[in-house]
Amino acid sequence: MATDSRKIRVAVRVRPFNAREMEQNPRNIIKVLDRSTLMFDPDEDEDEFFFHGVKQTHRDITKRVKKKLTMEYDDVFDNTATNADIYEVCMKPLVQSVMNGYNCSVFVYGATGAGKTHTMLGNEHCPGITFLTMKELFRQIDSLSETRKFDIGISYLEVYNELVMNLLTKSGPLKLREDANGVVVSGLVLKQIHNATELLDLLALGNRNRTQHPTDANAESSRSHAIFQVHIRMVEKKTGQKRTVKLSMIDLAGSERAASTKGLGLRFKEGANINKSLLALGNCINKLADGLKHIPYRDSNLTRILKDSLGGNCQTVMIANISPSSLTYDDTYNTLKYASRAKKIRTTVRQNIVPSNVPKEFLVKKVNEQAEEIERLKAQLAQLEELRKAQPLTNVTTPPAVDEVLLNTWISRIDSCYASLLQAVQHSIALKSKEKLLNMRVKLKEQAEQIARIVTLDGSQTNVDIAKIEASIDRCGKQVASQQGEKNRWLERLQQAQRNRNTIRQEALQSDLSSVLKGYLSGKDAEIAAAKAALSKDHVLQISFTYSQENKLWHNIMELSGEIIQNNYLLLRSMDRVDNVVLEKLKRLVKLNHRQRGVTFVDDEYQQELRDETNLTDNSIDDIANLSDCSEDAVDFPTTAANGTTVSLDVGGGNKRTKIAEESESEAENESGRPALFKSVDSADRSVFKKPKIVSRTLSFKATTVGAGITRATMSRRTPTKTGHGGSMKTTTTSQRLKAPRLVVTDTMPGSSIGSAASKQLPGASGSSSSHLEKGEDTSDTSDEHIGVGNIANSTFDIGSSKDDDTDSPFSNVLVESNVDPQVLDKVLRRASMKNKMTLSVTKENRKKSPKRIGKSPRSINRSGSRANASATSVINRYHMMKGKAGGFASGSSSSSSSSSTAKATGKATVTRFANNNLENDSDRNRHNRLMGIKK
Ligand SMILES: Nc1ncnc2c1ncn2[C@@H]1O[C@H](COP(=O)(O)OP(=O)(O)OP(=O)(O)O)[C@@H](O)[C@H]1O
Repeated sequence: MATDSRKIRVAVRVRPFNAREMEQNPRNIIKVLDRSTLMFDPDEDEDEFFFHGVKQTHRDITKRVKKKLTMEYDDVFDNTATNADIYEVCMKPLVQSVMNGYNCSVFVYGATGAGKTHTMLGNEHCPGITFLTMKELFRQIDSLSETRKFDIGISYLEVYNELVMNLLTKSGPLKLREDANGVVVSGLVLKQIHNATELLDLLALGNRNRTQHPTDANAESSRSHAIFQVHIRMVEKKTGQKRTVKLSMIDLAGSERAASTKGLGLRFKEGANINKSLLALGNCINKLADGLKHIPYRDSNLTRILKDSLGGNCQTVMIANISPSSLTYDDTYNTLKYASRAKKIRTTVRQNIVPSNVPKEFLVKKVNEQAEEIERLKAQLAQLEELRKAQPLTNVTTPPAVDEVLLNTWISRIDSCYASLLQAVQHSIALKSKEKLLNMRVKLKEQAEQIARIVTLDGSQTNVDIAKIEASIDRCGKQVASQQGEKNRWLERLQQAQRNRNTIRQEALQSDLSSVLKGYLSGKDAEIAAAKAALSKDHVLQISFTYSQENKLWHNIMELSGEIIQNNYLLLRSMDRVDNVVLEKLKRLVKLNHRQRGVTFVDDEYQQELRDETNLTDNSIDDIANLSDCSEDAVDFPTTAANGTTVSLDVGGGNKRTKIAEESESEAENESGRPALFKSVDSADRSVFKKPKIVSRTLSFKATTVGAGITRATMSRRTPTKTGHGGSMKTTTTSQRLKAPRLVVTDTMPGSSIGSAASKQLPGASGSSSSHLEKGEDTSDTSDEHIGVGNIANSTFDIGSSKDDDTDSPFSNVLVESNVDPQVLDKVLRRASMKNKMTLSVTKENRKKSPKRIGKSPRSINRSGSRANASATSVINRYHMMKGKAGGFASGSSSSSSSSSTAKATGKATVTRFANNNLENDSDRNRHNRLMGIKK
């Protein structure tokens, strides 16, 4: 229970002069200096004193010397103060204390007519502090009614001639007794009230019952001490805690001297009793102020009733009312002296909490709960404190207020700009995609046209079919041309939209809202990028679908062709009409079908070559997936499309590449032990379609002299270059790229007949090969590689067919036909005798060395197969046999060379030469002539 030691609060109120006083022109003996200080009996304004017309500097000796007492109180109110002012300063805090459970008391003290009753009760126009206090009391009770239950009872007593009377019932006298709670008025029944109106009605009733008699000093002089008390019992609804408090408002009778009232008889007796009670009050106040233990409360009923208010458990306010008139000089002086004494009185206040009937266990539980709550709150407070320390105040920056109107304006501008950009991007990419797909179809149709020229039964339908294809190509071309204008228009709009976007971006980032707008712009850029990614994905899917359809068509063609070829081959074989030429072609076809590959150098030069070849024009088939020229701005395309295909569309023009990575296939090829033709392209500038490396080599023959005047035919291999041999080579490269984007088929089979056959199937290669031969280019070309063993070793040969006669194996034929250096060939054949499949590969380092050097140290793999050994042994024997007839060999070679030279002139070299070389004996020649319908 909280206790507090407080002094009585003492306020002095100075009333205005009344009419009666004004009539007597009294002197003002009170001068209010400030809100807490006044001067009693101040100096008057000195009138100049003249004697015989001369101003006297000496004072008027007839006048009394002024006391000029400066007195200090808690509050001093001058004659202009209203009851409301008194209430605000003195009573309002007291009401709050009552609601907190403290007993409170206010009493007004002063001489008769000093304004005590005016202060307490007031009038209609100026309600007194009792009314104002009760009003505030009920206001607070109403506000707390949800949490507390209030019971209010009032009593209104008067002490008249030392008799205690009940003003509300006009009954008495009542006796006083003391118990543990203090002084109790026996038989006093509290009037219960429920609102302020009831209270004020009862107050008015009591006032009417109060003893009043006119005196010389006051026409309505109160001749008794009135004690108005409000008893309040408060019960906390939640906890059941009870408090009982008492607010006492005491209007004392006038403390005037009997002389001033000029009372006689009954009035004199009243005055004597009043003085007696007030004298007792004065004594109590003096002793309380001196801190004495014994206080003579029992000297009067007034002091008994005021015991609590003066020295007990109560917050007390004393309002001393005084008149400023010099007519009441002594009464005012006494009042001020009493007030000064009362100022020293200390009271001890405590909350009047009534012990409740709540079980002890409940209270213990409540205490424990509150203790836990306190611990929890302490922990939270500690955490918050740590956080505050960890985060310096400098980092706690309050975000600046954003001008919403300005922000909305910016956002609408940006939205509009990006909407235009998005529209332009969508149209541009769509048109570009359409153009690319049309170009792709044109290329495929051109390829189909070329195939149609080759594959025909008797040529009768060729022209009709080709005409249809050409018409279709023309239609595609017209579509491309027709949309060109629209595409350019949208590209211009796209560029304009990009410029607008860049402008607004710069302005936004320089504005006051740059920090907010930066994020918004990034979001808009992401939207554009997402739209582009979606369009690119659609484009790639269409390409993929078209290729898929084309692939199916080729599959059907090959399936049907294979069936026809096999049937025809079996038919010819049954008729014993399969000659070597046909057999070679069939074997070549089978090998091609088996995806057999030649040697490919995987080095920087190769990569450069790859890049050169893929440096294509905008409409090439390889550039078909590249839409980057629709995204020249800074918005990048995503690197991964939704279908898992990696798409890299770089920014900035038509020479950027699209990459479709097919890692799994490349890895599978590498694992098979074959050369890694396509290493994974990891750099941006290699982001191209993976394309076959086609090493198209042409063969040429010339007669050379090998020591001792022996002339023999030598074969040189030439790797065509794109730039050195006219437009035909470019055509070849582009066309071959179309054929098998994933397959690497190296035309490395030595032998012009095979090259010729291949050239018929590969129009581009045919062009380059035939033109080379027909032009009869000199094999001394510096770019050529001489065919020695090293060059032959650059190929992989598969000696496979079990049906082949040993002497007819292509391997042996090639070696014999090549007429290589006998010593070198001897070594090679020795090694070959142990091999079924011999693969001679050339590393990057060896490639730079001379062919002879390479030939001396071939690397071999796959050594097994007795049948192949027999085949190789047969070849060696045949070689030695031929070597033994050197003259004939040389003659044959010369003949070949001669024939070749003749063929160059006539353009029929290829077939003739191979016919001569392969038909070494009469039986072969006869069989060949029979099959070919040649008659001797
Ligand atoms: N501050 C004031 N302003 C205006 N009039 C006042 C003021 N104080 C007192 N009066 C007037 O002075 C007269 C006497 O006042 P009041 O009755 O309050 O004196 P009192 O101290 O109660 O006297 P008593 O002890 O005889 O009852 C009343 O007519 C009252 O209206």
